[in-house]
Amino acid sequence: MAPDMVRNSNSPVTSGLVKAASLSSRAYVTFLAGNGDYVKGVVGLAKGLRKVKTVYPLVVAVLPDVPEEHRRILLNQGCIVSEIEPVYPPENQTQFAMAYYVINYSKLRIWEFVEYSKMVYLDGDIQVFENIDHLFDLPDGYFYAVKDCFCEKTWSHTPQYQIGYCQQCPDKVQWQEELGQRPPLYFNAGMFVYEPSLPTYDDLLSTLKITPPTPFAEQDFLNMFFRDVYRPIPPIYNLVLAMLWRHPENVELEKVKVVHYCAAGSKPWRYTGKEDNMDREDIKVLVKNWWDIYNDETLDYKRSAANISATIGGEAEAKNLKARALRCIPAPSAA
Ligand SMILES: O=c1ccn([C@@H]2O[C@H](COP(=O)(O)OP(=O)(O)O)[C@@H](O)[C@H]2O)c(=O)[nH]1
Ligand SMILES: OC[C@H]1O[C@H](O[C@@H]2[C@@H](O)[C@H](O)[C@@H](O)[C@H](O)[C@@H]2O)[C@H](O)[C@@H](O)[C@H]1O
Ligand SMILES: [Mn+2]
Repeated sequence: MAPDMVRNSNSPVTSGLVKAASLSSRAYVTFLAGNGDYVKGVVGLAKGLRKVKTVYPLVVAVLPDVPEEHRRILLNQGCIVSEIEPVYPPENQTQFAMAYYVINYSKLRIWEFVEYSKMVYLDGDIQVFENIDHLFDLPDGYFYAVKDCFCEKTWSHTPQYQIGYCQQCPDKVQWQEELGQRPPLYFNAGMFVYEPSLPTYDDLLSTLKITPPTPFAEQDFLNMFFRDVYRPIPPIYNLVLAMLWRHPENVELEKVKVVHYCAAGSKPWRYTGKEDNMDREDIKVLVKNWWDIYNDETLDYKRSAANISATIGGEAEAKNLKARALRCIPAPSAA
């Protein structure tokens, strides 16, 4: 390593690489399970992030059941593919809102990604239509996410649904004290800003072992676990589609940066338009916007000739970047 690179830490090259190192300690992360069609969601997300010119990589936490072919597709889209082990909730008789939610507890493994100081988690059924890199600059020590809505029938098991109360319009139907405590602010776990941490990871896993599962699986669990440090961020960062027909007064579609295709029948890669609300014009436009990115070949990952052999996905690049940058951090003085 050229000594002058170490001493002269103000040189444009050094400061650029040191900045790059700090960039490389941030990343978007998503979660992929199974050998089904959610891989299309993740490819769409990778291309969407590229379209908005994010400076951060996309890490894909994959369960062991994600086939090699799908991993290759993601590597060829410039993703960093990181295998995780499943996380299961304690033995239970719970009826999850969706049977497959049981695999969503595996999302908790992303707290183990401590090579990153800050991450933005995005579900695979999310698309980013405007750059949201500024979210990484939110103050540390909190859990940032968008408030969910209690009005879909997936919430019919809850008292708030039964009386028509929703945190999106808390004054419309008053909470009835006889039902117990008003529900605390509750976030949708399809998108959140967090800091990986091994102590937090260990605490999450040990707390999960003694926490009876509930209908919204890891979303309920994360809401309980981070209740005291949860900070709501505006719905432009995670448009839960049901908001369009449940709380249109809270939505300015032209300002939305992130769309979460979580309403029943809204997954673009499975869209038929037949389910409730799926024949809405705004839904049709949002689904088309997703497909326009997915089908846009100019957004495919292009490896430069220089690293075509050296790099599989972004992993080696990220490691090289960090190694180069670390070599530029001034060595502690001999004195
Ligand atoms: O078969 C599946 C089901 C879910 N997921 C992942 O788990 C996330 C949460 O599930 P989903 O988005 O379907 O839940 P929703 O937001 O619709 O309630 C998905 O976005 C994917 O990232 C997956 O990879 N394969
Ligand atoms: O495993 C539980 C899931 O719970 C959440 O989805 C729900 C929630 O948003 C409800 O409020 C909606 O009514 C419903 O449609 C939607 O599927 C998260 O989006 C997802 O990532 C995941 O955590
Ligand atoms: Mn989702």
